[in-house]
Amino acid sequence: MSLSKMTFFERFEADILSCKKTITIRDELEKDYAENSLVQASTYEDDRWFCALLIKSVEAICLSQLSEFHAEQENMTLSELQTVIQEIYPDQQHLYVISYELAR
Ligand SMILES: CC(=O)Nc1ccn([C@H]2C[C@H](O)[C@@H](CO)O2)c(=O)n1
Repeated sequence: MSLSKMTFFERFEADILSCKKTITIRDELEKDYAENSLVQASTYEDDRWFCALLIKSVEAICLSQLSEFHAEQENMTLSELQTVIQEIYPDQQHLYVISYELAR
């Protein structure tokens, strides 16, 4: 059974709603999203729903493969993205890039 809910830190909500942030990078525990499925997005802090997302792809990635392209899709610099990933997933080398579109 694939996941149907995803939480985001509140500070990313505006970027998601304005389509500036179109991927998220998660660990093994949060990789089971089915392509073309609708997922309800809410804030991590207070579990407030803010949109539905259409999952486009889920792809495994090694930390060393993080690129400027990923950063652009996160609306960050590569350095900012590496810092965020290191803070959320310290010592994890294998993660998953989840691409999505805002469902209208
Ligand atoms: C609970 C939890 O881990 N929630 C997360 C994890 C990641 N994000 C954001 C941060 C970055 O923009 C990307 C890459 O991980 O996804 C998040 O908002 N909430």
